[in-house]
Amino acid sequence: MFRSMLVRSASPVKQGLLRRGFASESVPDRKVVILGAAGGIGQPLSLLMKLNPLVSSLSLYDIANTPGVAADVGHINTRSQVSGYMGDDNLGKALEGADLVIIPAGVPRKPGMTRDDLFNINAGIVKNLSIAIAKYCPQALVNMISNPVNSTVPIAAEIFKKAGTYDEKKLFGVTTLDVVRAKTFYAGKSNLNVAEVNVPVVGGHAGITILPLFSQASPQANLSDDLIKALTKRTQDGGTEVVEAKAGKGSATLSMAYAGALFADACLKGLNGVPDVVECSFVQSTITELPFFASKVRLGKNGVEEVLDLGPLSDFEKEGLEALKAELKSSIEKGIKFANQ
Ligand SMILES: NC(=O)c1ccc[n+]([C@@H]2O[C@H](COP(=O)([O-])OP(=O)(O)OC[C@H]3O[C@@H](n4cnc5c(N)ncnc54)[C@H](O)[C@@H]3O)[C@@H](O)[C@H]2O)c1
Ligand SMILES: O=C(O)C[C@H](O)C(=O)O
Repeated sequence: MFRSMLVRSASPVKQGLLRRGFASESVPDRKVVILGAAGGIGQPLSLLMKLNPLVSSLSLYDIANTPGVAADVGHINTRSQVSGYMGDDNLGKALEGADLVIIPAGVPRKPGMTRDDLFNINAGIVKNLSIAIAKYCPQALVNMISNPVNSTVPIAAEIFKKAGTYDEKKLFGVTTLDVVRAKTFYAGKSNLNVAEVNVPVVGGHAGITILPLFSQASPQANLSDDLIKALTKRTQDGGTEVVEAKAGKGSATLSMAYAGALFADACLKGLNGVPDVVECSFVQSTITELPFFASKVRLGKNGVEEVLDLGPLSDFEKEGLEALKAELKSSIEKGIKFANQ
């Protein structure tokens, strides 16, 4: 009752915050930085983060075209102040004081390419951006979107280790799009309300390393083994489906921006002390023999609060888990080797 009176009398931004469980005076300032903000993902992600009332400062950085994106997004009448930065000389200013850095910088796939085919270009981009993060905002949480995520996350970890700033609780590979797809495809075949569906997706973020756990989906629908296999394959190939449909004009941008904004929001809620924020993410992990692995993660004031274990798997999922390990291990090792050259 007190909350609903507060909600009615507050400004629209504060109303949103109050509905989300924050007393107005307790909403902390949070600076979010997007590196690659003028790109296909970067632009809609900038828009969605501008709409997020947990953000007080939104810093948009790219090597080109950032002033226009920042001016455009900056006219939206929501809480955050927007600043745009362009070029290497301004990267430090963009990053200083960041609570959360989201990285969608780098080239996307074209039809016929694997995510690993992006390694040669994106590894160097991620390495340089990680060096700057270690220098200018070593305390920030980092959400890595740039592909191949299975390698770019280990690259960032090694760069942070070399700089002496690595905190495994603060580095995340964004695998939320796999979860978004698994939920959509599962709900579509189950006649369930998609808004109520949850499906954990574990492993990594490329082909067979993406392992949706439909046996743990909630609510449970009674789908045949063949349908579960088909849904698994569609989730694993979801990125390729979009790359082919875009026919040379890039990969998923809009659904990725949505997924990136969801994950960033979860990280901000965790930082702000909201309890029980759990999302799947590719993080440093001991739940398998692999040093990085995507699974459910509890988010808190310091980033990762707990890496949750896999839970019971079906026989089909157990096979998928064993099958993905070799590829994921080699992608992780490739990233580590690159960062230490
Ligand atoms: N994790 C996921 O689920 C997921 C989903 C979709 C796409 N991706 C990946 O995200 C990346 C970006 O995709 P996109 O469609 O936005 O590509 P894009 O080419 O449209 O945009 C990339 C942006 O990065 C910028 N950029 C390049 N080098 C930079 C640097 N050194 N510093 C800052 N910015 C730099 C470019 O100027 C461009 O604006 C790709 O690697 C893609 O594979 C990941
Ligand atoms: O598929 C891609 O190359 C982009 C991204 O990783 C995706 O899953 O959509």
